[in-house]
Amino acid sequence: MNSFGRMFRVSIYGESHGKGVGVLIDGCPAGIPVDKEDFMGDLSRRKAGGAGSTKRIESDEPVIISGICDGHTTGAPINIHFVNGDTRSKDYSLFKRMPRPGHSDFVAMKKYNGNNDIRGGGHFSGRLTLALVAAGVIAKKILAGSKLNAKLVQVGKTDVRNASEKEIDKILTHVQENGDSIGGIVQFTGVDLPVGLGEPFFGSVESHISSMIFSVPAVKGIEFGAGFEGVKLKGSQHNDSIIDASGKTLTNNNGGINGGISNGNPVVFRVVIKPTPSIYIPQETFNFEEGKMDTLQINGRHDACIAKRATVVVENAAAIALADLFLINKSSQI
Ligand SMILES: Cc1cc2nc3c(=O)[nH]c(=O)nc-3n(C[C@H](O)[C@H](O)[C@H](O)COP(=O)(O)O)c2cc1C
Ligand SMILES: C=C(O[C@@H]1CC(C(=O)O)=C[C@@H](OP(=O)(O)O)[C@H]1O)C(=O)O
Repeated sequence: MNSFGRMFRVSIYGESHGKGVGVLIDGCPAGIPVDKEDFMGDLSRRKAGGAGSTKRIESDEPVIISGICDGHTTGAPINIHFVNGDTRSKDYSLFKRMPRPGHSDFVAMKKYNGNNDIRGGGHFSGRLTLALVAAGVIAKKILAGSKLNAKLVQVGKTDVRNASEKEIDKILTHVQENGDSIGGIVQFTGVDLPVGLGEPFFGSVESHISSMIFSVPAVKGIEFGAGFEGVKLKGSQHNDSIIDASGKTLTNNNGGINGGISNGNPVVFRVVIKPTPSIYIPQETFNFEEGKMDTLQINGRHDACIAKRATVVVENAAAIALADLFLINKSSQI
């Protein structure tokens, strides 16, 4: 399914090598100040071009088709479109008979009986995260009183929390020069979010955010607060003592969420992004034309580390989920 949300409803469309990609947002309140410039900062954080990035360079220029007029949202559906320019589909012709290990080629071929768009990653491409970033810019405006931020905290085995951009780039360049790829961990922190976002059980903050975050291609895991490390603590250590009437806690092992509801402390989660599947080192895969294993040599233009460009994707995807919960929460009390 290509739609997410109950109140702030986001649908994404397009293909990596089709005419373009984009987003349709329904349910956005009217009167939110937005203009084209507001998108540029976050879109440039996702943009290709730096160390470890794909060499495919797109303008990533947002075209506002509807729902924003005279510098504010109008209450009508918002459509933001991005035109694809720098496509090179011939790099992909091989993957129909020799699917790439770790990518969507095999499952898409089976699921859609070979009718899927195989130019680039088609509709499975990370390019569609451009649409999520754009929708996240508007979601953040709905959450104007809160500050949301995601940062890269680990690249492969290296903790990069205190590393400079230059040090991170050195790791990525080394991997890229070897024709290989590397994964990473992105940490999200949302501060000054109101108490009360989220619903018990299926609409919990954790389930809503996770559902959205797992929609980002290459995400393989998520943990909130102390997460998996929490298993090493006793209840007496894991419990977060409430220290004032606002609900502030001494520690934040629960990542700002109890009973599926935000408790007013920072919402914190970490996301694991796998190493990019398309690598330049020859790999063994099944050749469907010849009915035997064969050696696949991938050409084309790929990210050596998705996690770097996906940091703002995680931030804005979380914003979409939280903005939806924010609007839903407006109806929890009269
Ligand atoms: C921002 C972004 C950029 C990506 N760039 C590439 C890429 O250059 N090459 C590639 O093979 N996969 C890339 N991916 C990941 C694939 O789209 C993803 O691995 C594939 O769709 C399979 O999905 P899965 O990894 O979730 O199983 C990228 C993902 C994101 C979020
Ligand atoms: C184009 C973008 O990233 C692409 C994501 C992607 C993939 O398989 O996910 C593969 C590469 O593209 P192509 O399909 O042209 O080989 C990346 O360049 C983008 O992020 O804007």
